[in-house]
Amino acid sequence: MVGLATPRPAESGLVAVAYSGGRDSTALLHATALQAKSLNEAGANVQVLALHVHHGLSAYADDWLKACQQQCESWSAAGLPVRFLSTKLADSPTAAQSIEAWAREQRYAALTAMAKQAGADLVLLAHHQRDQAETLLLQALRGAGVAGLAAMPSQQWRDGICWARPWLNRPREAIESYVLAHGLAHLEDDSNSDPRFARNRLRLSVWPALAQAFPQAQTSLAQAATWAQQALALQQEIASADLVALASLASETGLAVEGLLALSPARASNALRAWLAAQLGRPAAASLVQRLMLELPESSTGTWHCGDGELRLYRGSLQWLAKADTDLSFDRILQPKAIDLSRVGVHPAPEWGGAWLVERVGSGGIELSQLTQLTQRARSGGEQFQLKPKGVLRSLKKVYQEQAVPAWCRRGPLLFLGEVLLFVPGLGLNARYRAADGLPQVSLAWRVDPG
Ligand SMILES: Nc1ncnc2c1ncn2[C@@H]1O[C@H](COP(=O)(O)OP(=O)(O)OP(=O)(O)O)[C@@H](O)[C@H]1O
Repeated sequence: MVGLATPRPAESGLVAVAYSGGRDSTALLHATALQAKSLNEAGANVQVLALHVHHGLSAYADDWLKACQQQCESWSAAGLPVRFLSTKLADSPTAAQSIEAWAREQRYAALTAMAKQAGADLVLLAHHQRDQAETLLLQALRGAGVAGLAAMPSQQWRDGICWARPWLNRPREAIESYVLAHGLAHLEDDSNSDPRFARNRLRLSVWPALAQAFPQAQTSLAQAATWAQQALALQQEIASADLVALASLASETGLAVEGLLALSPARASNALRAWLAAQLGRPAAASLVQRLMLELPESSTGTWHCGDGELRLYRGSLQWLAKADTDLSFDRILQPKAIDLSRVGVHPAPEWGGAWLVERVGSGGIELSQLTQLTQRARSGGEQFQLKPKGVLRSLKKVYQEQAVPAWCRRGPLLFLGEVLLFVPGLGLNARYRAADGLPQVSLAWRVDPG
């Protein structure tokens, strides 16, 4: 069958095809190589890379790799511009991991590495319309939202590679006809009949009945995924616009909760989901979004466990802190320790997860001679501190509140000169100890070790 168009080759002249050896990717590899050959005959220089991943999950995986390699060699000998590359995965899934999810993730990483090493930035995948329809159904059966129902995009840039599914709108039957017309041999994956996998259960038990009752099911369900893709794009555009407005009201990385809750509920949870995804680097659990939408209107402060860290609400701003930050909690008790900071440079304090920084400055600093006999210790309550030169000694707690220093930013040890509180991370130097302008002086700072 003719007309199974593949995308134009990338700038590099290299087109990679993810080639499992199954029917669909065999057909796609063949069609791509045929098209490359005809382009080359017209003066182009296109090479097709067949990228095969050996998952190590099947007893037949070695045989499949060999068969795929031989197929490519025989096409190459027949004049098709195809080169075979493969990767054998070294790991295997743990008992807690879904085999399907593990294989997808590892396959993606291996395909990315092979494409990059070869210099290709276009990788073709052989998904077709029926795969798209199945994906939409599987997502719906999991109770997915719009992002899940959008199923697979026909093209997507990820990790510097364009992943394209040129046959996403082609019915599976068209590919079957292509395979027959060209007499292509392909592999049958024994795991395709394993009912432990949801997709196999759908394919084997549900699809035949569905297609009989609704002959248009493949086309209609794939079309529904296209509408969901449009809805998703719209949601993302609205969230981006809302987050710009909400960030400008809050601190650099925080989310302004009052502004968020002033939006309609649907728009607020849409913005919250987008903000959480940006903080976590992946979608947040729906249960967390629901809980926050219920609890934020009732809270002025609060902490919610989330991913590898915590969400904290303080002074109307929601912040996400990675675990590395929350571990250094402000209230940890450490023994007081004598410390000499009368030398310019970095003075590590590993027990506190950070270091003191002493640097020469022209004004606003302290004389070095004041820093020889200091004590570094935890907050114990009742400390007094003077922030402003013309101010008075005030309770440290009050100063923290006035300056809106969130609890988790009150980290690091306090520095004492005798019984006087000399320096507070997050606030700075006791104003009474500022050196007069013109005198040699240094600044003090507390830096938390990154990560
Ligand atoms: N082991 C693999 N090595 C390289 N690419 C793969 C591999 N497994 C899957 N792919 C790519 O991902 C697409 C979708 O995977 P899926 O598991 O649905 O396909 P398949 O049943 O293994 O084979 P096919 O789609 O070729 O019939 C494949 O069409 C192929 O492009």
